[in-house]
Amino acid sequence: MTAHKEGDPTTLNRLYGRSQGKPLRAYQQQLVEEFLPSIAVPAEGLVTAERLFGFDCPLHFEIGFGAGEHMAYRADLLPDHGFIGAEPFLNGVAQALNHVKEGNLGNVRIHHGDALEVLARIPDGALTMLYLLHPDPWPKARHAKRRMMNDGPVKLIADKLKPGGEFRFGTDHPVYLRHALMVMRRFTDEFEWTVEGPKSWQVRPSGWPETRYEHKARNTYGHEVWYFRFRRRG
Ligand SMILES: C[S@@+](CC[C@H](N)C(=O)[O-])C[C@H]1O[C@@H](n2cnc3c(N)ncnc32)[C@H](O)[C@@H]1O
Repeated sequence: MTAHKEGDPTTLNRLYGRSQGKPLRAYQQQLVEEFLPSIAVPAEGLVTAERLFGFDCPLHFEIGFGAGEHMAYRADLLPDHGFIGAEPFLNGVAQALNHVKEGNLGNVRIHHGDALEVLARIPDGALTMLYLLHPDPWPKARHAKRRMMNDGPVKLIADKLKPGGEFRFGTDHPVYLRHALMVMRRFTDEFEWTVEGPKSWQVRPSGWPETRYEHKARNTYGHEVWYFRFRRRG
């Protein structure tokens, strides 16, 4: 188990990992240049449902949406709720824009960049749900500070969720799993683990679709996947 060390993504204040992969196809480039500005989270100031959507509604936030399939699925399922997704990987943003456009999802706003920067601008207690699915594992102990599941980000998540709100976390990485549970043990005043037995973490909860990343983890690499739901205490 990785020992707790000082520092985490809120204090490192820089992004690690890929920001771009293959060159974008012409249509993807067009989505980024023309469609993204119309649904981008404002670069500065408070991030509220009223400001993003023009009216108050339950707010959901996804950290690192990858290609955006989960976010698009949830937004389609809950058309009266507002969704904010943040992702620094441009190719993922382009794919998410495609999902939003194809699904005609008027309830999604996207930030191309660091999720924590936007999360910090959301008023405390404003979020109904927050999703952190398969965060980059940074499995080496010396990189543990880079893991999103660390004291700073979890404190921020706790601050932003309303009482009764839900923090969903999933991983297929055993090192990350142990690390995450160790971190969450320091937040038992803030979060109650919604668990009834092994099935709670071994079986995908309803309304939690499989992303391509997760499909590959299971079917190509033969990984187990673990699911966690934490309820924000009042
Ligand atoms: C392993 S991928 C998983 C993607 C997606 N959640 C899924 O399950 O398919 C982790 C993602 O987190 C993103 N990420 C890393 N640091 C981030 C940050 N500070 N803010 C938002 N996303 C971040 C990466 O760019 C990457 O797309």
